[in-house]
Amino acid sequence: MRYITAGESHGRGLFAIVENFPAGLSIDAEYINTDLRRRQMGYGRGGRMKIETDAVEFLSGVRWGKTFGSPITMAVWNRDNKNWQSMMSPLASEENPEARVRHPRPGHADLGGCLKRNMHDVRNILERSSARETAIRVALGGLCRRLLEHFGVSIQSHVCSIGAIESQVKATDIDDLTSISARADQSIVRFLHTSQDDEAREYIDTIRRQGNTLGGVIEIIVTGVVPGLGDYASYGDKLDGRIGQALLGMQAIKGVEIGIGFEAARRPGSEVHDEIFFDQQQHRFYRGTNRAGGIEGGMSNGMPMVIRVAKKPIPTLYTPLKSVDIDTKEPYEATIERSDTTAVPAASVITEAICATVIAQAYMEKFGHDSLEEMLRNFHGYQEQLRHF
Ligand SMILES: Cc1cc2nc3c(=O)[nH]c(=O)nc-3n(C[C@H](O)[C@H](O)[C@H](O)COP(=O)(O)O)c2cc1C
Ligand SMILES: C=C(O[C@@H]1CC(C(=O)O)=C[C@@H](OP(=O)(O)O)[C@H]1O)C(=O)O
Repeated sequence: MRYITAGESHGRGLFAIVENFPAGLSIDAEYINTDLRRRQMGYGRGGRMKIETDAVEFLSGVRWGKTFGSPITMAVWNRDNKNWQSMMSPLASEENPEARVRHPRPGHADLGGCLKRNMHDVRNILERSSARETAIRVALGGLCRRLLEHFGVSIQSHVCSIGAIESQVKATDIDDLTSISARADQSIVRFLHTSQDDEAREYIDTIRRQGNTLGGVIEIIVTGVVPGLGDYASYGDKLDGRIGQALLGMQAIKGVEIGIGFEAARRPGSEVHDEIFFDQQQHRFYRGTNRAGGIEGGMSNGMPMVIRVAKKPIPTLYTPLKSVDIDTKEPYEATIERSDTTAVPAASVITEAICATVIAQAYMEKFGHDSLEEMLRNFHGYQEQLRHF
C-alpha cells in the first residue's frame, strides 16, 4: 500500500489517495468519522475546532460499501474554507501584497520553508505544514484499523502527561505484563476525561492566560500482532525504524520510545532483555516481560507493542517570541491569528492512526494486498506454520 496526502489548512479540504489497498474490505464513513470526531476532542484547542465537523467522503475506490482494488480517494472538507475564499483562491489572478505573512513563528515550519522554496509569503508554507493535514491521516488510519480488525489487531492510546501534569493513568510499567494487558483491555483512556479533569483544565487555562502553550507524552499500545512483521535483514524494513519514521513525520512529535526506550540505556542487560519461555499448552513462545515493547531485531515478537511519543508545545504563542520580519530583517514579534494552547489528546488519536497505517502496511507485505480473502488465507497459513514450528 502506498499513499499520498494533499490539501491546505484553509483550502477546500484534505485528500488522500491510497494505492494497492486490498479488495473486499467493508467500510463505511461512520466507522472512520468516529476517529475524526475523537481527533477534534480534548481541552485546550483554539477556535478552529468549533468551525469544523470533520467527516470523510470517499471519492473513488469504494463501491457498495466495499473496497475493490482501485485507488481509494478520501476527502475531508474544510468548513473554514468559506472564510478564506480570496486568500486561498487557486485562480484569482491578482495577488494581494497586503495579505502576505511576513513574520515567521519560532518552532513552526515558517522560516525554513520560505528559505527553502525562495518564497516571501509565510502563508505558502504554513498552509501545508499545519497539523490540519492530520485529519486525512486519521481517515486513512481508520481504513487501516478496519483492515487490521480482521487480523485481531487493536490499537489504543492514552495521554500520559500534558506539560507538568501527569495523568492518573501513568505510562505502562513495562516490567509488569498484567498492567499492559489491563491497559490494552480498556478502550481509550483519555486525559481530561478522568477525575483529574478539573486540575488539568485549570492548569491549561492558566497557561493560556499567560499566552503560553503545552506539549505532552502519549502512549500507544497495539495488541494482537503476529510475530515476524517487519524484517531484521535490511535497515529500511525494520518495523521499529518504520514506526519511528512515521511518528516523527507527524507535526510536533520530537521523540519516540519503544518499550522502555531511553531507560534501557541506564539498566544492565539482565534488567532489559525479556526472557523467552514456551507455553506447552498453547504451543507458542512468549516473553516473561515486555521491556522490548513487542519489537526485537526490527520484527514484531508477538507481545503487545508499547510505543511512547513526546509532543512539543504548540509554536504559536499569544505572548509571542522574538522573530524577524523577512522583508525588512527588523525584529518583530511573531504573528498570531488563532491557535491551540495544547493539542495532546488530539495528537493521541493521530498517533493511533499512524501506527495503524504502518502496521497495516506490514500485514500487507507479509500476507499480500490483492484481496482481503487472500490476505486471510495467507494469515491462517502462517498461523498454522507457527503452530507446527
Ligand atoms: C493536533 C495538532 C494541532 C496543532 N495545532 C497547532 C496550532 O494551533 N498552532 C501551531 O502553531 N502549531 C500547532 N501544531 C504544531 C505544528 O503543526 C508543528 O509544530 C509545526 O508543523 C512544526 O513542525 P514540527 O513541530 O514537527 O517541527 C499542532 C500540532 C498537532 C499535532
Ligand atoms: C486545523 C487544525 O489544527 C490546526 C493546526 C495548526 C498548525 O499550525 O499546525 C494551526 C491551527 O489552525 P488555524 O490557524 O486554522 O486555527 C490549528 O487549528 C486541525 O487539527 O484540524
